[in-house]
Parts: sequence; structure tokens; C-alpha cells
Amino acid sequence: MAANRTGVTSPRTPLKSILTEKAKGIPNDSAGTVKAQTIEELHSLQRKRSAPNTPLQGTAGAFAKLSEDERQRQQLQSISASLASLTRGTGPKVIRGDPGGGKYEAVSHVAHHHHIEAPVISVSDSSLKFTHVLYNLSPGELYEQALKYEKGSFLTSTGALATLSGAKTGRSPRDKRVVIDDTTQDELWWGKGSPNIEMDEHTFMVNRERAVDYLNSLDKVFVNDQFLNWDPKNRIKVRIVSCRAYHSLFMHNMCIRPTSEELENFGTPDFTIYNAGQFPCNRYTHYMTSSTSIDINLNRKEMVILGTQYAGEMKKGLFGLMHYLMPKRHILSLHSGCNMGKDGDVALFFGLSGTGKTTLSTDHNRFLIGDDEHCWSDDCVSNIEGGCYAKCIDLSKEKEPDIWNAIKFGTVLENVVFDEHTREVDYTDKSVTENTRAAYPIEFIPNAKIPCFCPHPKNVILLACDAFGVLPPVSKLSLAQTMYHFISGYTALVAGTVDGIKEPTATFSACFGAAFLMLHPTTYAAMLAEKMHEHGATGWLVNTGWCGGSYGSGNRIKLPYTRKIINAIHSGSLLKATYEKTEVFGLKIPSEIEGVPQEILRPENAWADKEAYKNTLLKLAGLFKNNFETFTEYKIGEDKLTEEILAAGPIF
Ligand SMILES: Nc1ncnc2c1ncn2[C@@H]1O[C@H](COP(=O)(O)OP(=O)(O)O)[C@@H](O)[C@H]1O
Ligand SMILES: C=C(OP(=O)(O)O)C(=O)O
Ligand SMILES: [Ca+2]
Ligand SMILES: [Mn+2]
Repeated sequence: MAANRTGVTSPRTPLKSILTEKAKGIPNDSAGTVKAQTIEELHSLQRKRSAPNTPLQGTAGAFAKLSEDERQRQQLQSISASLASLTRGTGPKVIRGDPGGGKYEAVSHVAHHHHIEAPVISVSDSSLKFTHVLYNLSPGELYEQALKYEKGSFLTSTGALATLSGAKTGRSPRDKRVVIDDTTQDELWWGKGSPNIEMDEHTFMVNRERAVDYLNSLDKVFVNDQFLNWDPKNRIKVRIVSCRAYHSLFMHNMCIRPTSEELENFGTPDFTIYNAGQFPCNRYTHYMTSSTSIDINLNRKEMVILGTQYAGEMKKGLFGLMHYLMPKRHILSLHSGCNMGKDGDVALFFGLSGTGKTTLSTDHNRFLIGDDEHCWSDDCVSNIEGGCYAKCIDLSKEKEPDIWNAIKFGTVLENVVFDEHTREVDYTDKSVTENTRAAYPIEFIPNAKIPCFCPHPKNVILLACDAFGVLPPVSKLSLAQTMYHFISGYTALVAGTVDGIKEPTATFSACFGAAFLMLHPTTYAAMLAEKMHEHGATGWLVNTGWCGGSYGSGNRIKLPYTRKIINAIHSGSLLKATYEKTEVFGLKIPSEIEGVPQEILRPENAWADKEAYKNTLLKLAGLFKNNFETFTEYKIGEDKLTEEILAAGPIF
């Protein structure tokens, strides 16, 4: 087609025909226009009503014949009963949904029967209003709630939700209280070394009332009904009432997510958390040590959180509950990671916070069972949780690709720092805290084994982060040595995990998690000894801390070396190595491990100053001996085992 002077091609297609004729291949307007007549109508088209989350054809007996509305009404009644103040005799009027809009079903007041005889006040401001309940929201809905209403919530470049936990960025063990009553005063571990600081029932009720009143005074609360423990025979129903979308999403990720059928007859929870963490406790209340209080009442099956928004308090409070309930069922609860090889060999990774449970249990060549909390029953090892809570300080794609890739839509990032424009997270930045965290559903790890339970362990690996740098990178333990080190629970608390810890500090934490134990450590140790003996498991001590010198002069052992050591344990090749005994601790160390520099396997070889090494070794041995004093009067299983265990400690 020739171009004329004006450079326009001719013959020109008359404009009219373009406007009227259907252009080839492009749908005409009628296909590209919405049917709505108003913007409100358009918006209403966008979200279709969810399928009933308790399907009418539900199989569960009692609920099968109930209508969806009746089921929802019963669910709301249960929530109202949970939120009942104990002085006003009724639970609040609860309705589902965001006060920002949408249809609600009101529910009548719920009369409830309370233990405490207290003056019944007929009406209050919080009983006059409705309490809006956002029930088991999806991650998408929770993102919207957080981004819309919670300052400090942001979307990161990989789609995770970045949040701030406020003033507290770690656990507050000094402010944890456990109610002492006729039952618990004899059953629980109290006194020297115990993490359980007592509080009486009345003071618990003071704080419970404060938390419930705070929650009921808000426009809306989040309620999660979920489970703990993948072992179907020992599943625990938990209800978490919280006031932050970030807390609801955190527990959505960290507890087991019920299917709609399982939710159908959820009924009354076995345990309820009232998280009013944004609101301080009254520091003049009896037993309080600050404006933070984390209170557990095992008899009422309730936990109250005031004055801290660190999400880990909920996770660890439930862990404490399992440390109480499971041993009653002869099930051993463990502060451990767990994974399983392709041919079914199972490893447990015990360790205190920051020692490597999450990092080392997340292994591309093995199935992940869980990263932190497990139960060992007569039938299996099962994960207590539905997700992982990884430290993400200095996290890199190269070092930990699976954890890196799990940080995507649905993951909660706690207290991380990111570029304000690109929203890329800088995991090396500790401006908010060293204890930055990622909480994600376990299925975000590609080779997670769902459901999360597996056969009995072949290897029990004790992770010690040795700030003194004198423990060998790996040593094979006798059963008595395994018990000795399990009860000792030596490690160096990594800065930041616990409020107020700034430098790695040598510490002893029984069962590698004393902070969460409810019963005396020897109870758990005796069960561990029995199970390891019964199932022929081998004990190992792995130092994920320093070698070649103490913190400050030596270096932290490289993660790739630790992974090679762990792989040698999994493959069974380390069992075939030749061993030498070290002086003082009498630890059996292998002469060589493929891919690991031989000179680091024997600690003194890695120290330039042999004198300094020997003095440091004896100093640590002394710390072990002093710590173990508190256990010598306890029996662990048969008497014989106790003497053997004492003999398994350092000799100097
Ligand atoms: N040799 C090592 N072995 C294990 N972890 C290491 C090692 N060196 C550094 N780390 C780091 O230590 C941290 C361990 O944290 P994590 O696995 O979450 O501990 P835990 O689950 O026991 O609380 C991770 O940030 C990991 O990258
Ligand atoms: C979150 C905690 O556990 P870990 O660091 O072992 O994951 C904690 O100890 O508070
Ligand atoms: Ca962990
Ligand atoms: Mn832990």
C-alpha cells in the first residue's frame, strides 16, 4: 500500500467502519463489560459466599442433622462462653465478621456456670455492645486485617507478612506464672532451677478478668480453633483468642489446621489462650514482677498473656501444656526437631533455642517431621505443631534454601528489617532484635512428611552450642552419658532469644528446654532412657557452637561441616568409625569424618594455646559438676542408672 506525501497509508479505512465492524479476533464490547449497574453491585460480585465450613452432609453424629445456621450459632455460643467474664455471669454477645461491614448473626447471651462465687454485675459497657469475632480466618483475610489495621505490618518482596512484636522480641521467663493448687503443688516441678514460678488461683482470675475485659472492650477479636499433636489418638483441641491479625496468622501457621469436617464438631476446646498482650498487667497485682505476665492455669485449662506481644509466648505456653498432659499418658514430650530418611531412619535433634533444631532438621535429603516440639509414644514420634518457627538472623538462600523458600505468602516474619522501597528483607540487620523469626506452615517445606508422625528414632542427637569452644564437634555417647547430657542441657543461649540476653552465655537448661518443663527433669530423662533402650537408639553430642577457641577468639563451626557430621550419623557410617576418648569428659570422638577437617574433630588440636584450652576445659567441667549437684538426690529409673549417670559426667 503506497504511502502518499503525508506519509499516511491509503486507501484509509473509514473510521466509521472501524467503530461499527467487529474487529477481527477482539471480543466486542458486550463480552468485555460487567453486568453490574453500580460500583457496590460490582464489588458484591467479587466475593462469593464461602461454602459452609461445616458441610451439611457432615458425617459427625450429633452435628449431621443440624443446619449450618444452627451449627454456627452453637459455635458462637461456645466462643461467647470462652469470653465470659466471671463476675458478670454471662458471656458477651458475639457476632461473626468484621465490624467494618457485612451481615451478622447475633447470638443471645450465654449463661455459663463458673467456679468462682463472685458478685454478679447485671450490665456493663462490654456486655452492652457486640463483640465481633473473626473466626479461623484464612491467611488472605488475615493479611488484609493486618495491612489495613495494624501499623508495622508490611508485605515483603517474597509475599510474607512482616510484623513487629512491640517492646518484647523474646520470651519473658521471669514473668511466667503457673497456678499452684491442690493438684499442681504435688505434681509440678517447683523450687530451685524450676521455671515454674507460682501464682495463686485468685491472682490468675484477676489477670484473666483483666484480659477478658480488654478483649471484650475491642471492636473485634480473632479466634482460632485448632489442634496440637499429629498423633490422632492424642490430639488436643486449642482455642486462641487474640487481638492481632499477626497472632492469629502465627497460630494458624504453628498449630495444626483442622479440616472443615474436623471443625464441625470442635465443640469445647481442651485449652484456651487469652492473648491480651497489647495490654499490660497491673504491676501492683500480687506476684507480678513487671507489666508483663504469662499465666497458666492447668486446672482451668487456660492461659492468659498480658504485656507482651511476642508470638513465641503462645507457642511455648502450649508446649508447657503438652509437657504436662503427655507424660500423664506415658508419652514423652520433647524439645526437639525430627526428620526421617528415605529408608525410614528417624533422628531427633534436641537443643535449646538457637542451637540448630530447625536448621538441622530441615534437610533436603530427608523428610521433615517437625522443627521444635515432639511426642514419643509407644507407637510413634509425632510433631506437636503444624508449622516451623525458624530463627532467620543471617539467613541466606545458599546456606538454608528450604527455609529461605518457605518465606512466601502466608509466612509471618517477626521483627525483620526490609528495604522500604523494594521490600526485600535484610536478614543480617539486627536493628529491631537478634531474635528475628519466620513462622510458616510445615507444608511450606517441600519434603515435609504430612501427616507429621514417624517410627521410633534410631539416633538421638543432643545439640550444644558451646561458647567455650572445648566440646568436640561430635561425640558418640553411652546411654548413661546421653542421660547425663540430657539432664544437664548445656548450651550457650544465643543472643536475643530470651529477653535480656545480649551475649552468648553458657547456661544449663534441663532436657534442653527447662523453660517449658512442667514436671521434674528426671521424669522426662527416665522416659527417654527407657525408650532409647527399648528401641536401640544411639545418643550423640554435637557442638554447633565454637571450635578452636571460645566465643570472641574461635569461630563458630561452619554449618556445612555440621551437616556433614549429621549426614554421617544418619547414614550409619559414623558408627563404623574408630573412636578415641577425650580427657575430663570422656567423650568418644571419631578419628575422621569425610568432608570434615580432621584437626577440628579433636578440640585441643584446633586451639593454638594448649594451656588455655586445658584451663577452659576444666572451667566448663566445673560448671557441669556444679549444675548437676541439684539432681544428685533424685532417682532416675533404677538406682543403678543414677550411679552410672553420675559417673558419666566429667572426671577431673
Ligand atoms: N554449625 C551450625 N549448626 C547449626 N546451626 C548453625 C551453625 N552455624 C550457624 N548456625 C545458625 O544457628 C541458628 C540455629 O537456629 P535454629 O535452627 O532456628 O535453632 P533452634 O531451632 O534450635 O531454635 C540458625 O540461624 C543457623 O543458621
Ligand atoms: C522460640 C523458641 O524456641 P526455639 O528458639 O527453640 O525455636 C524459644 O525458645 O522461645
Ligand atoms: Ca526452632
Ligand atoms: Mn524451641
